[in-house]
Amino acid sequence: MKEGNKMKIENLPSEFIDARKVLQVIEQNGFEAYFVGGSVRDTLLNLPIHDVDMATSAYPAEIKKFFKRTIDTGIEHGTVTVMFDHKGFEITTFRTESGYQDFRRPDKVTFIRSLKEDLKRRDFTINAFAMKENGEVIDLFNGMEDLQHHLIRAVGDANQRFNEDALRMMRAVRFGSQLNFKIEEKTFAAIKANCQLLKKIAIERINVEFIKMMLGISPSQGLQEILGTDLFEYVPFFNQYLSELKHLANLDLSNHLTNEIQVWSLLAFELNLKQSQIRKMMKLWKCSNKMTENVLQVVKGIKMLQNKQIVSLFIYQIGLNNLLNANHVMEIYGLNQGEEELENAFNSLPIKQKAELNVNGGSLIKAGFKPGPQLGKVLNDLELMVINGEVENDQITLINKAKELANEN
Ligand SMILES: Nc1ccn([C@@H]2O[C@H](COP(=O)(O)OP(=O)(O)OP(=O)(O)O)[C@@H](O)[C@H]2O)c(=O)n1
Ligand SMILES: [Mg+2]
Repeated sequence: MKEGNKMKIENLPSEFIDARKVLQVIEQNGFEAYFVGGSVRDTLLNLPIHDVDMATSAYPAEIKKFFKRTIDTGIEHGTVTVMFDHKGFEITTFRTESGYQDFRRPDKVTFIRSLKEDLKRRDFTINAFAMKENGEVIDLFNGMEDLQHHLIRAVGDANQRFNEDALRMMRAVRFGSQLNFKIEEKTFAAIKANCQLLKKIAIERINVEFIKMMLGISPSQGLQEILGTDLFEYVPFFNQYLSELKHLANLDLSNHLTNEIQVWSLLAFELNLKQSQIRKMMKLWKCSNKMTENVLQVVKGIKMLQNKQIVSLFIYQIGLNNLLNANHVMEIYGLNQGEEELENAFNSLPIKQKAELNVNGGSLIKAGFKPGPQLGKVLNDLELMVINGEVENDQITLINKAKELANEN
């Protein structure tokens, strides 16, 4: 194996500047310390950095001696938070993992002194770089070549990597979409061979990867890989919808979706789901109730846009945000309206929420109404009439109308 293609990054992004002092302190104490993981990958790709992970040959007990204040964040896995210049930095001791009887966590973590052994158990070559505090990049698994060829390749034996942590199969697809990289052939074959291991993984974690994939640059490619590797059989709900998913995977979705609500709404639309099925899908995927309610509104908006008609009551119920979400999804099909047009339609609604109605239970009771279910019905009718422009939102007019309505019943 080629040992270390030398490469140095001259101007480290600002996210590294404070953290490098922590690495320097550890080095001054005679140990190795590096930036690792996604931050190095993203720096090499000139992409924005989220979190800066660091790894060291020093054991947690040693790290705790080098700094005045530390927090035992995940000490059993070797992670300590170092407080430095009033900021916290997570640093993890080099380790190997063994066991993995449950296909998601190691049974045993062993602290080690060797960087190479630590990098060896990582998921993909582009995630297995290390970078010194001076910007020197260490590439023991030809990650640079894969970066240049736009490939997601498992480190070492792909089967082994996916048996250690089955979520990595979804991560491969996710990184593929986020970076617009292809999954390398053997790695792809190993996903196909091991896809059933995904059953062992908590849905919440699969959900996170799936959404990141759909919000990436190439979700169509990601969907094709989920289908092509058979992973779709082991994610919730999807296995009954093969032809619909194929259709979805053939749409041009490049860099289009901008939030999770849009992702589920597009799926609901493409899978042609009824309300109850949308609820079922989202429950199986462990989405929050709030997310589900939003998606139900967006789907209503989608139907409205499909009919090329703006209905006051609908846009009132859907709300501006979800109306715009619906419009964004319909852009995929060229069935969207101008955003400004929709904003104007919403802004010219007589009221935008129930609280803006110039009567409520209290004011009607003051005007002589009895509390009870009939009062609620009268209020709903008034709300509807105001939205439809049939009655003005003025207290006296509304009370008179309320009396009329009560007499009719
Ligand atoms: N199942 C996993 C999760 C993580 N890692 C390793 O831990 C690093 C950090 O993990 P994480 O923060 O989840 O991923 P990033 O690569 O940093 O990507 P992101 O930009 O999404 O944070 C990865 O780069 C990889 O080296 C791994 O080998 N296997
Ligand atoms: Mg990360």
